[in-house]
Amino acid sequence: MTAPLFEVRAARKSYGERVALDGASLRVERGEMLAVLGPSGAGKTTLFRCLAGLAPLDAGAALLHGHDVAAMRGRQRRKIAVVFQQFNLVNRLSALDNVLAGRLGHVPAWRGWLRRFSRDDIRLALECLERVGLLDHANQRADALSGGQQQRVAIARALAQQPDLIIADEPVASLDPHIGAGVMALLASICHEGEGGIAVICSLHQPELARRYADRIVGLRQGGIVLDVAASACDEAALHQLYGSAAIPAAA
Ligand SMILES: Nc1ncnc2c1ncn2[C@@H]1O[C@H](COP(=O)(O)OP(=O)(O)OP(=O)(O)O)[C@@H](O)[C@H]1O
Repeated sequence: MTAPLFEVRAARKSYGERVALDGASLRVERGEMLAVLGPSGAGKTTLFRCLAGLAPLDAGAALLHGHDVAAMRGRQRRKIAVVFQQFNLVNRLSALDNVLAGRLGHVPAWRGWLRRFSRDDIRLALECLERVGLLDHANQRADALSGGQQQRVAIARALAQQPDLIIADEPVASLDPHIGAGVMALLASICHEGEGGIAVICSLHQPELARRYADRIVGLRQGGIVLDVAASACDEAALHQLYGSAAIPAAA
C-alpha cells in the first residue's frame, strides 16, 4: 500500500498544562482539498503551526510521502508551502519579487541575497502570477494591492515553491465573503486541475465555504478529530456535533 501524500499521526501538543492537540490524526491524498473546521480554541492554528514546522509536536508525527516532516531539511521541506491569514508579503516589494521569494530555497544563498534569479525562476514566477490572475500586476507594490489580490500573490508565492502540499491557515478570514469565495475557488482549482496533484489543507471558520470547495472536511474539537467526512456528507447534524450549540445553520 502506498503512503498517502500527507498524514498526521496522533499529534499531541500542550502549552504548559493546556492541551491544544490531543492525539489528532488525519490524511490527505494528491489532488485533494481538505478543510479543517472547529470552534475557537479547538487547536487548528496549533495544528497548522506544527505542520508548517513553525513549532514542534510533543508527540506523534507529520509525514509527507511517508517521511517525517520534522526530519526534513532544504528541498524536501519546501515541498510544503504555507499561506497565512495576513498574507505575509513584503509591502515594499513588487508582486513579482514577492513571488520570487518562493524560489529563495531553490537558488544558492548569494543569488537570493542579491535577488539575482535565473530566467527560469522569473518565468516560473510570472507563470504563477498568471495562474492566480495577476500577471498584469507583476510590477505593482504589494501594499498597493487589495487584500484579495495580496492573498492571490501569497498563493502564487506558494506555487513558486513547487510544493506537493499547501497549508492555508484561515486564508479568507481577512477578506470579504465574495473575495474570500474567489480565493477558495482558486485553491480548489489548484488541487483539482493539472497533473501535479497538489493537496491543500485549509482551516476555515465558514462551514459553507468548506462544503462548497473542499473534498473532505475534518472537524477538530478540544484538540481531537471528531469528524472526518466527504464534504457532501457534512450535514447540519455533523456540524452540530462539531460546534455543539454554537452551530450556525449553513447555507445550502
Ligand atoms: N502560545 C500559546 N500559549 C498558551 N496557550 C496557547 C497558545 N496558543 C494556543 N494556546 C491554547 O491552545 C488551545 C488551541 O488554540 P488554537 O489557537 O490552536 O485554536 P484555534 O482552533 O486555532 O482557535 P481560533 O479558531 O480561535 O483561531 C487554546 O486553548 C489556546 O488558548
